[in-house]
Amino acid sequence: MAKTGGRTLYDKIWDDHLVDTQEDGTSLIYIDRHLIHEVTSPQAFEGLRIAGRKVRKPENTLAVVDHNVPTTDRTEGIDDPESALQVKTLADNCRDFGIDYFDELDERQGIVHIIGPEQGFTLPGTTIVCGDSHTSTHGAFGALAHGIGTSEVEHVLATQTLIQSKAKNMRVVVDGEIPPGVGAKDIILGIIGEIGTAGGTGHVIEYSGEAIRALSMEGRMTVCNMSIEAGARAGMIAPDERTFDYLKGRPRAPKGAAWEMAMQYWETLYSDEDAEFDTEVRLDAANLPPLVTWGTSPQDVVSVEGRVPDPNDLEDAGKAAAVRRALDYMGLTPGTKITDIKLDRVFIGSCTNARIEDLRAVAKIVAGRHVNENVQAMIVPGSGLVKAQAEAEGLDAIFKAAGFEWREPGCSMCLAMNADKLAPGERCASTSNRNFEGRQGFKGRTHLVSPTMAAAAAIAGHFVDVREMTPGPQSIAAE
Ligand SMILES: CC(C)[C@H](C(=O)O)[C@@H](O)C(=O)O
Ligand code: SF4
Repeated sequence: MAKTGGRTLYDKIWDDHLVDTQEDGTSLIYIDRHLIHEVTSPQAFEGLRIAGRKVRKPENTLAVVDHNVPTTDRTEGIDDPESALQVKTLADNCRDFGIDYFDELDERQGIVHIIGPEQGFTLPGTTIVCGDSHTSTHGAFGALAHGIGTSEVEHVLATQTLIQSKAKNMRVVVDGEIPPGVGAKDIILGIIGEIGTAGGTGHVIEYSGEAIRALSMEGRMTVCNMSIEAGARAGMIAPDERTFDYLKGRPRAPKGAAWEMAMQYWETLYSDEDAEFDTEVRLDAANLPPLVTWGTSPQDVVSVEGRVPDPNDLEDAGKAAAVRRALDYMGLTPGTKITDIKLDRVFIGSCTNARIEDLRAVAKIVAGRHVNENVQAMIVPGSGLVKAQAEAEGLDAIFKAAGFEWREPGCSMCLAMNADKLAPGERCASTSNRNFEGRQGFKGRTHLVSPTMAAAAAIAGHFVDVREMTPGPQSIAAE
C-alpha cells in the first residue's frame, strides 16, 4: 500500500515500481536496469538454459568482466585458466542471450559499479540490481539500487522483476563544511564508525545534509558504495543539478524530448518535508578528521591522530576479546600511534575510490615525490574510460614517475579473486571498502583509507595526516 502522508525518496521509487503486494508484505517490483558480471551470473544463465527460458528484456541488462581479470596487459589473452574460463563463460552467455557486453579489451570495460554511471545506464528514479553487494553505489543518482543473489539474477533475467519486502527508511544527515584533507571516504567511514556494521540493518539509507550536497557525483558514489558495510540494503541521495549535469550526454542517458520528460520526473525525486523516517542519524562533517581502520571490520575506525585501541580499556569482555583477535590478526600492538604504522603495500582502486576525481586528488599529492622504498604501490583505474581520461591529463606520467604501478581496470586487489593479492602478513593501505580477514589475500592486513591518505602513506611509508601534507612539488602539472 502506498503511504498517504509525506513520502521518502525510497517510498516514491518503491511505489512507482510496485507490481503486486501480498498480504504479508511480500512484493513484486519492476526492475529497470540489471548489471551482470562474471562471478554471479554463470549459474543464472545455466538456470535459464535448463528451463528453456529467454532473457525477458536483454536491452535492460549490461554485462562486464571485472573481478577475475588480470590488471596487467590483456592483449595476448588471459593466462590463468580459471579466469580465462570465467571470462569466456560470460562472453558466451551474453552472445547466446543477446546481452550487451564490455569485454576485457573494450575501453568501456571496468568495475561494474563504475561503468553503469559512466554510460548513463544508471539513472535517477530507476530500480537497479546486480549480483553484487556494492550495487548500492548507484543510489548516488537517486536510484533504488541493491545487490541480489544468483537465483535472483536468474529471476530478473527471466522476468525483469524481483521479489522483495519493503525495507525501513533511515536518514543520515551530514551537516557542516567538509574540512580540507577530509573527503567522502572519511564521511562514510565516520558514519559506519558511528552506527556500526549492523546500524543500517533492514533499512534503506537516504544521505542528506549540506555536506552530502557539497559532494561531487564521485564523492556521492563513494558514500553510497559503502552503505552495505553499514548493514543497509541500499543507500541513496536525492538527485540535483549536479546529478543531471553528470548524466547529460552520456551514451545511454535519454536524449532530446526524452531527456526533458525524464527531467520532469527526476525533479520530483526527493523526500517530502513531512516524510517520516524510521531511524535518523546525524553527523557533523566539520569535526571529521581523516580516518583509518585499525581492525578487521569497517566499523573499526580511528582518527589518523589516534592510536590503536587497547582491549584492556574495554569493560565488555566480549568486545575486548574481539579487539584482541583483530589486533592479533592485524599484527598491531595496543596504543601504537596510527602514524607509526608502517606499510608494505598501497592499493588505490576499487568501486569505492577509482574514479577520475580520486586519481586527480592522488596526483596532486604525489606529483614530484616518490613512493617510499619499502612500499609497493599500485593504482588501478576503475574503468578504461577513467584510465584514458587520466592519461589524457598526464596523471599516469605523474604516478609512474613517483614509482606507482599503473594498471588495467578491474577489481584488482580489492578482493583476492585475481593475481593482485597481498602476501601473508603484508600490510596495505587500501582505498577499497572491506578489511575482513583474508579479503586482500590470505593473512593480508588491510587498512581502509581515502585516496589522499593512501597516497600520502605510499610516499611516507607509514600513515601520515594528509592535512599536514602540502601538494607535491610538481602538482601544478596535475591541476
Ligand atoms: C564477488 C561479488 C559477489 C562480491 C560482492 O557481492 O560484493 C564482491 O564484489 C565483493 O566486493 O565482495
Ligand atoms: S571493486 Fe571490490 S567491492 Fe567493488 S565490485 Fe569489485 S570486488 Fe566488489
